[in-house]
Amino acid sequence: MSTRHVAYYISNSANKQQLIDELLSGERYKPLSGLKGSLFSEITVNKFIEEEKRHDDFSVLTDTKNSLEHSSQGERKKALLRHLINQNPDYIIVDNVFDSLDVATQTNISHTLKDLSQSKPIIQITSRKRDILPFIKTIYTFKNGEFVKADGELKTDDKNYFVNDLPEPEHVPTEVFNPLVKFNKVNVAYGGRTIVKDICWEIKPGEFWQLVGPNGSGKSTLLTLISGDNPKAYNQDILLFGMKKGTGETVWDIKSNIGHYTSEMLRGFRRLDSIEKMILSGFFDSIGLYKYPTERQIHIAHQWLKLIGLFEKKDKDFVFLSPGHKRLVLIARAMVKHPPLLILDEPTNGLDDTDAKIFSQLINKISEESRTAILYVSHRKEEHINPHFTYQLTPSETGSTGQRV
Ligand SMILES: Nc1ncnc2c1ncn2[C@@H]1O[C@H](COP(=O)(O)OP(=O)(O)OP(=O)(O)O)[C@@H](O)[C@H]1O
Repeated sequence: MSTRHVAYYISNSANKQQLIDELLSGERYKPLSGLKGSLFSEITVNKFIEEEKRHDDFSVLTDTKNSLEHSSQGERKKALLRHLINQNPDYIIVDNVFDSLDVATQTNISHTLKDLSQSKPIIQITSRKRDILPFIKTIYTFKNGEFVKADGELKTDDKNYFVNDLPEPEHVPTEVFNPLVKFNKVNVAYGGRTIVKDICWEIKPGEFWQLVGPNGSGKSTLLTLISGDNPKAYNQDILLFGMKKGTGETVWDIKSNIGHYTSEMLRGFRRLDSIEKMILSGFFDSIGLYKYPTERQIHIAHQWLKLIGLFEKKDKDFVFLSPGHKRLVLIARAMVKHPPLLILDEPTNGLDDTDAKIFSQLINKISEESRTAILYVSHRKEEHINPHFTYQLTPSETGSTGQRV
């Protein structure tokens, strides 16, 4: 049976949807021909979320009986895998299986897939070497327009991508808040369930923090307390950029101090805008460009375009860029103002090995060459990203507690 399991190790420039379609139709891999397959992928999660929103169809619920929309990334994936297994397909395609999963859940899903592999073919699509399931011995890579069996070690690009210095800020800040963020005994509960408890944490200018914790421990919840999107932030002892939360500050007062990147943002930008406009819009905290930028702003945007190697493509539409390039543009957009704080939520999700390395180099460069503090949230240690400090959330019956580790 083990020979029927295969992995496709692809880069982000590959046409993944086409590969999925060919696998599901049985065209790509003959042993699957005539069989019924299921797809375990973020693509499927998103389809079910659409069904919830459009047709009130809640056929996939999480362990805590939540809808997918109101669940954390990891909870969604666990619920989807259970749902697919219950449908008893002949084989399962697993696409970027470990993205967004904490270590315990990765192990759990790995075991589930190993058990399943005794009775059904498992077809893996991955862009990270480290994720290839140990029981899969046949690996295909894409070379010169076709899939070929990999022999020996899978190679990635090792070059140093960023040569130019980080572009200067538009203005030297007149006021530097210290700390930028301060939580004093912060608590958040949803429907009587405490999510985080007595959180005490300070982020100072220029610091580079990684926020870690298992799925559902409250990482995104803490981020939304900072980014101004969470009404639970009121009545709490939170100091943000010199303002005590709930003392008349607006969401925009807060947002103007933050550059923000989440992999979910990639889905938010659907309209056609050039790469250059996309970066310029970072000066105005808007999605489109509704104001005329100044000469200096255009100059700075061009420096960023040169740094990320996309100056020649500046007039091309953002939506057609590769996932790796989109991310570099969105980081440049978040950074043009040199905000006091840059928030990166699961930033390497969905990136292939080469792009993850390039992305990590840019983040380290921002940390080394600017006064922007970085708050980086991820389950997995990204081997090339070098945070200074780690804040860890540890779940308990009475809510997650936090500490610097
Ligand atoms: N609006 C909401 N209503 C009810 N429960 C919520 C809401 N938002 C979050 N939760 C719950 O709060 C808990 C913490 O969620 P959060 O998204 O902060 O976790 P996380 O650590 O970011 O998880 P992950 O790593 O899986 O993304 C989860 O159990 C989630 O289901």
